[in-house]
Amino acid sequence: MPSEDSLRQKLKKRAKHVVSIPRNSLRIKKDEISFERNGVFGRGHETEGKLKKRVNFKGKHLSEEIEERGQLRILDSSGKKKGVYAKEGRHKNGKLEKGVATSKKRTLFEKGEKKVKNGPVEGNTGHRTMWVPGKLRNVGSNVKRSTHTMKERKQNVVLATAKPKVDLRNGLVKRSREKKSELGKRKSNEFVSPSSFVNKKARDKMGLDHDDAETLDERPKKKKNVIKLDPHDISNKRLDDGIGVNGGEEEKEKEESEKEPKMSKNAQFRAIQPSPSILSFVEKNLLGRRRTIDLRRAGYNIDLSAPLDNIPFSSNSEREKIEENVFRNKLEFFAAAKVSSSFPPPSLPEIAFAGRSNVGKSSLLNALTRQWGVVRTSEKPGLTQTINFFKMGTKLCLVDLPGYGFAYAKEEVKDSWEELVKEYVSTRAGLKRVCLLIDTKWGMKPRDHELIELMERSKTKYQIVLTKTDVVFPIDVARRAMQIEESLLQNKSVVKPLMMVSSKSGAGIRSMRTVLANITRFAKRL
Ligand SMILES: Nc1nc2c(ncn2[C@@H]2O[C@H](COP(=O)(O)OP(=O)(O)OP(=O)(O)O)[C@@H](O)[C@H]2O)c(=O)[nH]1
Ligand SMILES: [Mg+2]
Repeated sequence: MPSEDSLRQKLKKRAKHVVSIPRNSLRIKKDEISFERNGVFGRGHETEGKLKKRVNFKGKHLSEEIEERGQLRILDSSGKKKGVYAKEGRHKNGKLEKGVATSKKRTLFEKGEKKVKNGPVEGNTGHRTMWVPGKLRNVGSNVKRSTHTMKERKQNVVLATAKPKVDLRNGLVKRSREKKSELGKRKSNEFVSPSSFVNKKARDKMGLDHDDAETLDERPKKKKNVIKLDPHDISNKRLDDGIGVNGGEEEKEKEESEKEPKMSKNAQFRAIQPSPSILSFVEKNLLGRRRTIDLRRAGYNIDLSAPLDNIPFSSNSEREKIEENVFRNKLEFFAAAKVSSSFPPPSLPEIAFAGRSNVGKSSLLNALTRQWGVVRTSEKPGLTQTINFFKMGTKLCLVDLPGYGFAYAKEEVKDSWEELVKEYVSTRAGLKRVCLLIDTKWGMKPRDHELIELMERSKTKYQIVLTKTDVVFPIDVARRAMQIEESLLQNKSVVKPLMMVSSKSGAGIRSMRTVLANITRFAKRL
């Protein structure tokens, strides 16, 4: 059987050349480490590397292709290859070590440390890693990442001209030192960078850390030049500022007068405060608008047609006194004059009643004498067109003057009346008193002032009488009296006190009678 033996030997020799290890893949151990074509090296999740192992038909390593993080490295079967794998714990002497697993983090740390020793960092570490002196920090949160990004932006802005040094071991430390020194230089050189416009709020919004904020706040704040002026010091004022000795006060008065709006006449009248004496007189004589019942309770006879004996509050002695002295005499009309030449000769003391048309002159004569029908009255202004003379016995002459101002008459006629009145009050001998009647509601008018001026010049005694007091409120009667008295304070021919009457209600009539009787009593007979 030599032929059989020789054949078996030949077959054995050939079998030695048959591949004992699969050519395309080698599985070392299930679940531990596997080599696959384009497969994952190690435990799939622990590494990203890809290994291709090439062996010859005898099972020896020809080369290893390791694809790590997108880089392909070809490692031969030399000692270098062994060293690398030994450090990674995957190969010892070119063989894979059973049960040894490595983590990606550790791998990266070791790689990073090695690369720091040898030079600048290579590869794409991305934003997930940043270098801190002496160690590697894994920065995972987006907030810190953005902070780091803003820091870098800030540095780029501030140190726009500075070239960062490449020493990564203390790289960032040097950068921050350089930044501070650059800021100091900027203070001295007054270098203005765009960062000077970043305020604190903006910095907070951007998320700058405290150190950076402090660094920026270290810049000196500009002092505002505030000049404090003494308001009482006028040394720095110019002359044409209008400041004199009393300049300030005058200006103040002007400003105050300009500020205060001009009050209307009505408002000015409402602002008048009557004196207590006037107010008490108004109340005592029931002047002003009153209820009829109040007047009757007070004893007033509102029917002006009543006889003189019916004067309220008059005792028999008083009535006799009045009748004896003046008003008990019969009232008689004895003369009318349109011109001065028609005036009757002055034989008796005269009391004249002057005033605007329709003010109530004729009505007042009737109220005083209670002799109705002797003096004519009318609602129509301008009824009395001549100077009418009335006798009260042999003691007194009452004169009814034509009114001035508005009247239903021609202008020439009215002018002639006015001139006649002016001539009478200024030249009439025996004229003891002019009763100037003023409507309480309307007050004094320019024609009234004209007549007053005339009487002042001629030194004719006149007394103001407010009429129709029953149409206004008592307070307004008092205000009008106060207003007129104040306006005539400087006048010398005016006789006080001012009288207030109502021919309709009889208020104030008795007081006026007393005044007129006294005039008659003390008047010298001509
Ligand atoms: N409410 C009221 N009306 C009066 C008062 N006195 C007069 N009157 C009225 O006023 C109007 C005019 O009265 P007169 O006495 O004619 O007036 P006058 O001043 O003589 O007028 P002339 O003769 O035109 O100048 C009349 O209608 C009177 O009734 C009064 O005290 N109260
Ligand atoms: Mg009249």
